[in-house]
Amino acid sequence: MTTTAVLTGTALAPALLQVDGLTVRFRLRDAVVHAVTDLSLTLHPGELLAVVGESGCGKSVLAHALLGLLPRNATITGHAHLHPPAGAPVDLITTGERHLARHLRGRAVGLVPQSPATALTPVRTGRRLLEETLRAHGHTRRAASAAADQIAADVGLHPDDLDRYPHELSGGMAQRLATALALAPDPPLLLADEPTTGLDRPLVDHTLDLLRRRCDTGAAVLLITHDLTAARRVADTVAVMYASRIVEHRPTTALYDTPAHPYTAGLLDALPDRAFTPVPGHPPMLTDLPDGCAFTPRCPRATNTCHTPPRLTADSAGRVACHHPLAAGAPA
Ligand SMILES: Nc1ncnc2c1ncn2[C@@H]1O[C@H](COP(=O)(O)OP(=O)(O)OP(=O)(O)O)[C@@H](O)[C@H]1O
Ligand code: NI
Repeated sequence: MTTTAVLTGTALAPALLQVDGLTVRFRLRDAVVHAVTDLSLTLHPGELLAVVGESGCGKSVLAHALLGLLPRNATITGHAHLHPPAGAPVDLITTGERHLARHLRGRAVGLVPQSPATALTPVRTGRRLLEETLRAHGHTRRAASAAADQIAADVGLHPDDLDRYPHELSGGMAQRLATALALAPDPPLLLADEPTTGLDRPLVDHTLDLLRRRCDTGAAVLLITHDLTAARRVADTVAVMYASRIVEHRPTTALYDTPAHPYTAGLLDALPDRAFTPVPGHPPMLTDLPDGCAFTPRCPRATNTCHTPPRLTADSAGRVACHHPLAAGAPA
């Protein structure tokens, strides 16, 4: 497969997830939040895709849209076709809540939520939560007990930690329990929203490697992270979001070595082992986006042309939405 084929999903290998034109708006009393705009991506079995971008750019809303977890003030358009290895293809956006709840959420598409402490049921111990999840997905009582200890060990929890209630866990332990709960049903697609928050570096790497191994055995992972070093460590491809849109998406090495979008180059320049210079300025309000490229006010390469919207176009090296991309092959 060519790079373009991998990124655009035009290859013959069947995609596990194909998102087309996904758009999410939130209605507020006197404004509309443009949280996700015309987002398309393809994820293949075995692929780890990292979605990166500054706080508030729409990463978590993307994950929640795929799971039917958005609040009532949200309007969603577009499609997200899931082709599970077992079972019929389904559009996660148009299918009903009943089907999502019974057959898809947790089972076909797992979620490691961004704030696990609030997502965990307070009146059950970690062991009980984990064993219930395992039994709901076909384990016998006995098998569930052994599997719970195994999964706890996989995520770096001591078996004794499982006997605590969620409020007795540190943030990092709650994070690991949430990861264990998402992994327990062995979903073919896992959405991991900042799964390494609150973990120290060895556990960060341990968790990342666990996600990587899932892909190496055929699952697909969409990893949402602020941490570009983490993305680089494990991702096959990286999608950079800015102000609700994907602005660049390419294989990891190419993105880090030769970014095409000035925003990607800016994010990389902010890394401590590079120039350590933050991107100047702030992201725009999603209630008041400009007509053209939303990065224009912060962009060193902007011209008048940038007041017209750039299209996300694919070339042999990936996808980029910029009127003045950095030359491919130029050093970052
Ligand atoms: N229920 C809601 N109503 C209105 N706006 C919302 C709602 N949920 C999210 N938003 C807005 O949608 C935008 C995208 O939010 P999202 O949580 O996806 O950001 P994010 O990229 O995950 O950020 P972070 O890295 O901080 O987690 C933000 O501007 C946020 O304020
Ligand atoms: Ni988020």
